[in-house]
Parts: sequence; structure tokens; C-alpha cells
Amino acid sequence: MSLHSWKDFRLYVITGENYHTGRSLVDVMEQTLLGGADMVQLRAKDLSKREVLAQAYTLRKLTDRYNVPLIINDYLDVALAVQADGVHLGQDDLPLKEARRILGPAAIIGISTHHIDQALDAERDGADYIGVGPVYPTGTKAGRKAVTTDYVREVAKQVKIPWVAIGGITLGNVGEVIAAGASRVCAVSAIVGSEHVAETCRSFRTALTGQQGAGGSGETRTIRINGRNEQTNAQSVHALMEQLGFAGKRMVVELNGVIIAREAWHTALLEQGASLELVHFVGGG
Ligand SMILES: Cc1ncc(COP(=O)(O)OP(=O)(O)O)c(N)n1
Ligand SMILES: Cc1ncsc1CCOP(=O)(O)O
Ligand SMILES: [Mg+2]
Repeated sequence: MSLHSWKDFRLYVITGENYHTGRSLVDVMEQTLLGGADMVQLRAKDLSKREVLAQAYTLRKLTDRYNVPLIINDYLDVALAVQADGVHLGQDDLPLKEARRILGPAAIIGISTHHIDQALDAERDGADYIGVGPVYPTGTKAGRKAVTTDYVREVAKQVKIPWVAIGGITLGNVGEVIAAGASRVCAVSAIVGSEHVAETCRSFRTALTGQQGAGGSGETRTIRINGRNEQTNAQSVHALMEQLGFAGKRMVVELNGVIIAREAWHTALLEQGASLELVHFVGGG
């Protein structure tokens, strides 16, 4: 028995095999689950129905092991065949009422929305959650205009059912999306395309569930940076790099003698007395 409702999900990860670079679907998606993804969607726009079905069976087994809901994009028949938890529908896919009639009251049905009118319609028509995006332009949904964080703010004010921000969301901009009111985010490329998938998921979760999105705790601690004592209120390596203006720079960061991959900066916490070595590479070649 699960103690949680699926509605408590925070980090929704969608498959995107074009980003897997030699890694298998199941390996990559297991890494997302280990990193704390708590909702998974199978989205395969270029595969035959049989291939999608095979992947859906594989992901059903995997997500069952982690007790995480599996949602199938577009295909109700595949969702029914593998006993997925639900489907995700776009504005041009099967209408919500038809999908509900076919799948029944227990299925989780999510709908993409790009405007507040669509969001309120979906809510009225019985959607279980809505997708809100693309917040930023994204190659995963090329050609679709970004709705911007203005729409996120609008949804945060008006929508009562669960909703998830999606589209071009990365560790670099998730703070802005959270600041606009999002408590759940969904991503493809920033997660399944990252080198350290589980670490990336952990960093997303920290951003979503941490006390302060920007990482400043207000409590000042003394840490050592390149041999000098410094005062900081940054909670994580990421927050410190932001404060120092190093976030986008080519850096090697060593914390207490261990090199920290950029994707782990969010989860690497700076405790009193921590010792950091920062090396900044200047120029190219
Ligand atoms: C959570 C979530 N939000 C939006 C979408 C996009 O669905 P749709 O608009 O139908 O586009 P495709 O994904 O089918 O290309 C989604 N899949 N999941
Ligand atoms: C499927 C979808 N729907 C709206 S944006 C999007 C793509 C999200 O992918 P990414 O996280 O790589 O931008
Ligand atoms: Mg669709």
C-alpha cells in the first residue's frame, strides 16, 4: 500500500530516447527513479505501435518496482494493454470525455494546456492534472511557442487541480519556474539527456522541495575557499557558484577533497568548516 497519493508528485520525467546517447531506455529511466522521479511518462513519437507497446510493458515492470505511476502519451490502447496508471492527452488528441469513458474513473488523465481558458476547461471537464507549457522554447517540442512564466503565474492563481510546468526546464531555470508558482515540474532533455541522470533528478528535487529555491539560508557559515576563510549563506555549491558569478563558467569544484560534477552542485551542501578548491578555466584551446 502506498502512503502517498499520486497527486503529491513533484518530479515528472518523460522518456526521450533521442537524448539517451547509447544508454538503454530502461537504464536511463531506472536512474530517474533512483534520483527521485515520482511520475513517469512514456512518450515515443517516432516508434510503431508495437514498439511503443513493448517499451510500455518494460516501463510498467520498472515503475511497479518503484511504486511510481506510469502514464502513456497519446495511446489509450497501449495504456489499457499494459495497465498503465493513465494517459496524457494533447489539445488535438482524443477528447477528455471520450478518454474518461474508455479508461474509467480510476485512470489518471492529464491534458496539455497553453492558455488559461484551456486550463479551466480541462479542470471543468474532469482532467486529473494539466501540463502547463512549453514554458520555454524547446527542441523536444520544436516549433511550439513558449507560454512563458506569465502563464505559469496565471495557472498558479486560478487552477485547483494538480498541474505541472513543462518545456525547456533545466536546473538553470527551474528556480524561476518555482518562483512563478510551480511546485511540480516535468522535463525530458535536461534529465534523460544529462550525463548523471540520478544526480540531475536529485538536484531537481532539491530545487523543488528545498527550503529556499535560490539556496541562501540566511544563516552565515565560515567555509574555506582556496585556502582562505570566507563567510557565506549559500547552502549548496550551486548557490555559492551563482553568488560568485561562476555558475555558467568552466569550473572544477572540489569539496572536502572530492570533485563535484556540475550536475551535483545543487545537492552538494556547504556545512560550517567545509573546504572548497575552485579552479576556473579561462579562454579556449
Ligand atoms: C506532462 C505533459 N505535458 C505536455 C505534454 C505534451 O502533450 P501533447 O501536447 O499531446 O504533445 P505530444 O507530447 O503528444 O507531442 C506531455 N506529453 N506531457
Ligand atoms: C512534450 C512537451 N510538451 C510541451 S513541452 C514538451 C517537451 C518537454 O521536453 P524538454 O524538457 O526537453 O523541453
Ligand atoms: Mg499528444
